[in-house]
Order: sequence, then structure tokens, then C-alpha cells
Amino acid sequence: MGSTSELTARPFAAVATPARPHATRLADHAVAALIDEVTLSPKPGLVDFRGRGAHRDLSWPLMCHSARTLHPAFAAMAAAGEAEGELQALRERIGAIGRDGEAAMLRATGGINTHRGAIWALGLLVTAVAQMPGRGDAGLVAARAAALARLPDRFAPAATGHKGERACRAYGVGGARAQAQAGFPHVTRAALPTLRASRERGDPEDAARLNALLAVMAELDDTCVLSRGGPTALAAVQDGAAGVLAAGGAGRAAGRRALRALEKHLLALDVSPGGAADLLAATLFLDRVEAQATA
Ligand SMILES: CC(C)(COP(=O)(O)OP(=O)(O)OC[C@H]1O[C@@H](n2cnc3c(N)ncnc32)[C@H](O)[C@@H]1O)[C@@H](O)C(=O)NCCC(=O)NCCS
Ligand SMILES: Nc1ncnc2c1ncn2[C@@H]1O[C@H](COP(=O)(O)OP(=O)(O)OP(=O)(O)O)[C@@H](O)[C@H]1O
Repeated sequence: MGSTSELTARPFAAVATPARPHATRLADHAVAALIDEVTLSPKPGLVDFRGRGAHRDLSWPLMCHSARTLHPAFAAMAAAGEAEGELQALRERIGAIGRDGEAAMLRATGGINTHRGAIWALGLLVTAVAQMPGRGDAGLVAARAAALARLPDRFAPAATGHKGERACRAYGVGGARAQAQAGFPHVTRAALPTLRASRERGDPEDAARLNALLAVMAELDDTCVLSRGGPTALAAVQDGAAGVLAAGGAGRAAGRRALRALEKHLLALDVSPGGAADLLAATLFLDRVEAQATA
């Protein structure tokens, strides 16, 4: 079997054809990025092609099914981005579409939260790309997504009551919302540069993607980790990920040994960097969009 990135690239290569409307092709890229992310292996603590990581209710088939279920929501957000020029109206339109997408996700998964954070991040980015036809620069797209994320949504719940929100309050961190409102700095300033530097160094694609994930894990205030393991676990994730990169990353034998040790440690702590995984999917999406724009 080829690398997992080869395994997942093929199904979508035939789908994103020029005949499909732009909004549909953007949704294709978003779904493909989510499937590439969950398939990437070996990820520490996370669901991947090998198994559940530190999760009892998530699996690779379920995450792939959830990702495909989100295609209509991403296509509708992209179409809204193309049609709506007034940003406040657009913000509330995609908020409503995102909540519908969350409901569709929960119906498809039997009530399990597989991609709530990904709907937020990729929904904003898909909408931003749709607003800038022919442009794909990650920094510009992320800045437009941030402008949307900073606008209020009168119809969003005042409080989600979710783990991420509770972790933000308990530990004084910004979480998914702040990451988007700041323009996805962990994507544009950490993951994307690491992904490209690894490729240029000749690392295999899977190793480059793992290094991009590790670059996010090394710095992110991941509320998935904080919710389960608090600041001690978050420090272990951040220090461990930085250690793998310092050992040469996933493309070097010493880095792979450090990655295996990190995975063992996170499984022992029973924590999973789900937020970093969402941002890896966002990174892979922007990487695809930039490649298409410059093709
Ligand atoms: C902004 C969101 C993510 C709020 O999430 P909340 O902070 O309440 O926590 P929740 O546990 O639901 O989801 C957080 C998810 O974000 C990811 N995440 C965690 N930490 C981070 C981080 N530092 N940076 C980025 N993503 C992160 C994780 O995957 C996690 O699962 C979104 O769910 C939301 O606004 N929901 C309200 C309904 C709505 O309006 N949805 C449509 C938005 S398009
Ligand atoms: N490959 C992945 N594996 C696990 N989580 C992922 C992955 N990719 C993205 N995520 C994100 O992380 C979230 C799962 O992290 P979380 O800690 O919330 O797991 P959970 O099982 O829902 O929570 P818990 O079991 O602690 O109640 C998903 O909702 C998704 O947004």
C-alpha cells in the first residue's frame, strides 16, 4: 500500500473537475483535507488509519463518513461567500449554515462530535476563498476569514456549553474562536511554513504533514487537551511535539523514535490534540487552494 496521502488523494482527484461549480470544488477540497487529516498516520493520540488513538467514540470510518456529510454545508458556505457582499449578513448566513452542518454531523454520527471545530475553521476559510475568486494566498484568505470571525452572530447561542468553551473560561485561553479571529496564526505562521520546508528538504509527504501537525501542537492552546488533562497535559503535548521536531521531525529516524515516545505518553495521559488536528486540516485545505490558484 502506498503512503496514506496517496491512498486518500486518489478518490478526490477525479471529483474536482473544472466542470463542477466553484463552490462545489471548494467543498471537495475541504472534505478531502478532512479525510487526508484523519488518514495521516501515525498521529499521536488522534484517530488515524491505524485506530482510535485516545478516543473511545471516534474511528477512521466514522470521521470519513462525518467529513463527507459536511460537503453540502461547505458548498453552501462557499456559495454564500460568492453571493453575499455584505460581511455582517454573510457572517450570520454561514453561522446558520454551520449550525445546520453540525446538526447533520450529529445525525450522521449518532450524536458524536467528530468535526465541530473543523466546521468552524474550514467553514470560515471556504467562505473567505469564495470571496476571492482566482486568489489563493493563504495569508489573504486567513485575514478575510478572521474579519468574518470577528463579526458577531446574533443567532449563535450565547454559550455553547461545550468542553472548549469551559476550558477557555477555566484556563484563560482563546480556543478555536480566538484562533480564527486572529487569522489562524498557527496555520499561516507554523504549519504551512513547516509543511513546505519539509517538502523542500525531501521528506515524504506524510512526514511533511506530520511535521506540520507537530508545529501546531508545539504551540497551540488546544482545548481538547486542556479539557481532559489540564495545563500539565498541554505542556506534555507542546514539549513533546517540539522535541520531535528538534530530533529532525517525522522524516528522520530519531524524530520517528521521539514521535513513538510522544504517542505512548499521550495515550498514557489519555489526551488527544484535536484542535491541532483541525488546524492541520485547515492547513491542507489552504495548501490545496494555493496550489490550484497557482496551477
Ligand atoms: C467556535 C466553536 C468551535 C465553539 O466551540 P467551543 O469553544 O464552544 O468548544 P467545542 O468543544 O464545541 O469545539 C472546540 C473545537 O475546536 C478545536 N480546538 C480546540 N482548541 C483549539 C484552538 N486553540 N484553536 C483551534 N481549534 C481548537 C477542537 O477540535 C475542539 O473540538 C463553534 O463550535 C461554535 O461557534 N459553535 C456554536 C454554534 C455555531 O454558531 N456554529 C457555527 C459556526 S460556523
Ligand atoms: N484525527 C482526529 N482525531 C480526533 N479528534 C480530531 C481529529 N481531527 C479533528 N479532531 C477534532 O477533535 C475533536 C475531538 O476531540 P475531543 O477531545 O473533543 O474528543 P471527544 O471524544 O469528543 O471528547 P471527550 O471524549 O473528551 O468527551 C473532534 O470533535 C474534532 O473537532
